[in-house]
Amino acid sequence: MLLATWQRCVDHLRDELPSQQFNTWIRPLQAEASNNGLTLRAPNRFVQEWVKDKFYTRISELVHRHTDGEQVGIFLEVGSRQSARPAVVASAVGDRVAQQPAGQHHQRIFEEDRPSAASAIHMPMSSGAHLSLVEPPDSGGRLAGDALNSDQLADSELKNALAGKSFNGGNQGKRSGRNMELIIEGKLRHKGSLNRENTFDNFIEGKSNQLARAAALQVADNPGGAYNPLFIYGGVGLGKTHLMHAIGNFMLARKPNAKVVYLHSETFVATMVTALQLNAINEFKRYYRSVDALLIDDIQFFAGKERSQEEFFHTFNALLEGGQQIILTSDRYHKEINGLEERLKSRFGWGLSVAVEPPELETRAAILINKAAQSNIELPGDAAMFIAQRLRSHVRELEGALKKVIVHANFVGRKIDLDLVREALRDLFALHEKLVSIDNIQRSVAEYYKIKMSDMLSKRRNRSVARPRQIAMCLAKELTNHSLPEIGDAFGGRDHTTVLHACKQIKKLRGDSQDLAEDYNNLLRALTT
Ligand SMILES: Nc1ncnc2c1ncn2[C@@H]1O[C@H](COP(=O)(O)OP(=O)(O)OP(=O)(O)O)[C@@H](O)[C@H]1O
Repeated sequence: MLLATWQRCVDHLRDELPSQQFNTWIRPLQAEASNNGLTLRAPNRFVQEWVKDKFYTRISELVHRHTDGEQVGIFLEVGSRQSARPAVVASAVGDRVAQQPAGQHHQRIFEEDRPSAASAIHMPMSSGAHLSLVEPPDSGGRLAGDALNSDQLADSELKNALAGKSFNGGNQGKRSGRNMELIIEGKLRHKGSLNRENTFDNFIEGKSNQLARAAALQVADNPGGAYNPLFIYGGVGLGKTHLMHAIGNFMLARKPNAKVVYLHSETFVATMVTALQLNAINEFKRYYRSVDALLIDDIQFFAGKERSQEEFFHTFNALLEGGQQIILTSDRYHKEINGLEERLKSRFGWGLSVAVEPPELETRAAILINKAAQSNIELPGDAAMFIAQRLRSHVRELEGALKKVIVHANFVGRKIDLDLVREALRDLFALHEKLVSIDNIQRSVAEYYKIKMSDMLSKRRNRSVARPRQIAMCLAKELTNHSLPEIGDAFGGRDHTTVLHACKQIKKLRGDSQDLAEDYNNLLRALTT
């Protein structure tokens, strides 16, 4: 019953909050109902405190509303459901919180999940119950690092490695860059070091990345502390790798001798395969376990690579136990990485998980101006806006466009202004017109009507979101080659008849309402010019 109530609160919060905030703070909360009330478990103290400060009042209001005013205690703890033990007993107002030593669970630490709570504070709440804040004890646990044999390696992993295929793929090339170093220790060559150009100073902050940046700064300031691992996730080209390097650079600026190792997950796999071939797996283990911070990019590439996951699992445990910082990026939330072992998924959530979202218009323009300034080029505001309005999906695309503009300006020997930008990017924008995507349409419509992108996919039916959603469906039908079922799918798995109905409805309304017709035409123009 209480769990159903919590689910309703979650639905409310999903609608109310920007998706990034929802994903970072509300989504990781695990609910548990008991006679005492509702216990919400946060993955770490950072999330717990943030939820307490920013969302607690709203959560209690919603719980209150959905239980028809019944007095329900809401407890906010650190931990996860699997590991939850009755470590905290909270009763009536003003009671102290009883604690149970966590030591008895240590044996399970690396088999199951985090140990249970060891220290707690609590505070009275308006509803008459009280809020408990529980901190996990220092982790302890056993380290199991069995060596692997090359014949244990999954066939495809080995074949790919030997063929040098996926390991030298696009992503890795992109990251190798001019700052890559080759460290040779014993038989192994360890590729990968920090890109010194990616710092906090040149990372432009906006609503879309504010939380991720704040979390990254916290970790940089206190590596190996409470937020270990730091898991940064989000779509392509949104600055995850940049933030990861920024943390490493910050650590090195403070402590130049720190051993900060950055690598793409595929490089980890490739090096491990080489180590197995050269009979140097112990050297491999020693190297990765000796770091102060291990930064692994695009961890989703571990999916389906069982032996690599096994090895990483042991490295992960060893680092965490040694208080060394782990930073991971992924294109999706850890629980959503298919083909990743459950024990890794759960560990990735032990620290802090933060999302980066596509930057909003002003941030996109600011990034362009800043990137131009880094090359000592002045990009006028209207020219930056012009590009930012048309390229909405990710920052790498903006960088590409800026490079084209700079090359064109050098070629024709003119100063960069709006006309020059138009000229330089004519082909790119023409291509975009042809390639207008459903995602782009959804974003534009959401931006236009000032609703959340998540509303495009949500089940909410209020007119304020349902109408823009119908307009977006109709535009998708008009501007793309996608079929009705594909469009329905892209709008939160709706049926093709819903799309058809939306198109008919909007067609009729465009005839009936001048305002709506104007909105529709504005959007059409913005998406196609
Ligand atoms: N907020 C920002 N401020 C300045 N530069 C940014 C910002 N976000 C991204 N960039 C730049 O955009 C480019 C792509 O970013 P990055 O490589 O970090 O993306 P990513 O999220 O790791 O993508 P992928 O998933 O493809 O690995 C980099 O050059 C980075 O410096």
